Amino acid sequence: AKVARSRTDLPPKTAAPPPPPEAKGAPLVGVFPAVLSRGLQAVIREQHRELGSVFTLRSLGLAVTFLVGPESSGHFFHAPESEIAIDDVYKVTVPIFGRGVGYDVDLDTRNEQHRFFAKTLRPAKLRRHVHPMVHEVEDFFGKWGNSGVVDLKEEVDHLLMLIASRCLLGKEVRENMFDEVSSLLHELIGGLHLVSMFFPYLPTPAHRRRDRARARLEEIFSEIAGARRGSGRVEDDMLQELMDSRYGDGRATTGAEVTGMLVALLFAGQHTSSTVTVWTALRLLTHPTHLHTAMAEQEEWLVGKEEQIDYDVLQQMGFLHRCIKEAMRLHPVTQMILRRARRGFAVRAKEGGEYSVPAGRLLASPLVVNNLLPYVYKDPHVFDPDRFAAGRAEDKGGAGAGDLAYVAFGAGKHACMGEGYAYQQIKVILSHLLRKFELKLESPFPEPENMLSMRPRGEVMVSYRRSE
Ligand code: HEM
Repeated sequence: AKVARSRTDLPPKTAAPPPPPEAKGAPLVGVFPAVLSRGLQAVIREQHRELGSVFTLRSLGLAVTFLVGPESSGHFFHAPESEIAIDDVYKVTVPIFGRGVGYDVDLDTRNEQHRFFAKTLRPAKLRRHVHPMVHEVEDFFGKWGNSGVVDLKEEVDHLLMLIASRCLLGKEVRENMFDEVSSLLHELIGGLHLVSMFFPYLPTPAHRRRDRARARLEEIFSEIAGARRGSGRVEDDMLQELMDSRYGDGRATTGAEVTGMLVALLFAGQHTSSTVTVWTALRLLTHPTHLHTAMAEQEEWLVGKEEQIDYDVLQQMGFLHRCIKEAMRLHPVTQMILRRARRGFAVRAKEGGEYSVPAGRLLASPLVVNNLLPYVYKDPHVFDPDRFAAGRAEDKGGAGAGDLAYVAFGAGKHACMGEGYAYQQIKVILSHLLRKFELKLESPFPEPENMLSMRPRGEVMVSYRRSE
């Protein structure tokens, strides 16, 4: 006979950990008024201080769980795609990159396309870009006068576009259609507004311009690829690499895919590199001691032997490297990295508590807080490039931090693939400026642009004089 089991007969159920603590906010709007009045960064910092390293902010019906610091970020950065999804938060790029690439394709195809990126951005390939980069930089600054005042932000944007058109897009673009392609890319990326995040296909004028620009770019790159194939001409640029890439089943990349991948690389690499170059210059120009150390390093490696500049010499510029890395710590290119939890998971906070995060929850790793944690970085607000030098190595974050103490380039599965390329082009530019010019910051030290963009706000006016 069946005996009904009383509740106490059942095996003890381990209670699920509670949800993460939540910031207090007004009904419905949540922390929105606080974000409007004090700014998102300030609100995240306050809540981190109050609630610890794992907490949830709600605003206008949206809940975001923040995971601060290396201790709470392991699952966020290292879990497989089946647990933590990236495609959801980057879907907004589909109309920009186009169909058939990136977040429009299934995971296997995307992984194959990432393999093409990895191949084209590996050190053996980067070496070949040093001379074209140096050539563009010398040519560009050669056109400056003996002295003058410039908006460094605008100058660096333009120079990086020249470098990209030579190293990525190919000499056909660099030599014959630089202006057209630059303005098409401007329209394409300029088509990304707040409204695009929610309604990417709404027929607004900006979205229409974006779609026309995307179609014209595909025409241009398909034509160039066709002409190269037709004549058997092979060039040393990323366009060629992507044209010659093959999927696992032997299929060649199409013109649409090559265009999409080039746009994706520009999208990932242009504004980011420009932002970091300008912040590094700003920090050096406001820290004379570090500026002198950086200039002395250039003297050691290059003054009077400029023709020797190559990949290995750039690698040796340790102090300049640390200055760029430190500028990125203080001025990350994005406030936060986002993901979506595909499945619920438990996370332990640095303070010790354990919390359950539900499936479907939007997750954020706030670089603006991670990069300033006082138990990882000594005097975190100070620009101190040598915090990364051997002996101190604060970016290693001590035992257990793994690769998660310094996440300016992301970490884990989706860590930046262009880190080497970015350092290379930024170093080529700054190395030239340090050797050839005396610079002075004329405008006030800027704030970041706004909640979405961490670029320096407004003009960055710098006066220059050619060095003796
Ligand atoms: C200083 C400049 C740069 C910074 C600070 C930077 C930063 C980042 C960050 C934080 C991510 C991770 C995004 C995430 O996890 O959601 C990322 C991903 C990526 N970056 Fe960069 N990036 C820079 C330059 C570049 C350049 C020059 C390229 C290529 C030419 C590039 C290509 C990529 C790609 C392809 C990914 C996606 C990796 C993936 O999803 O698996 N980046 N970058």
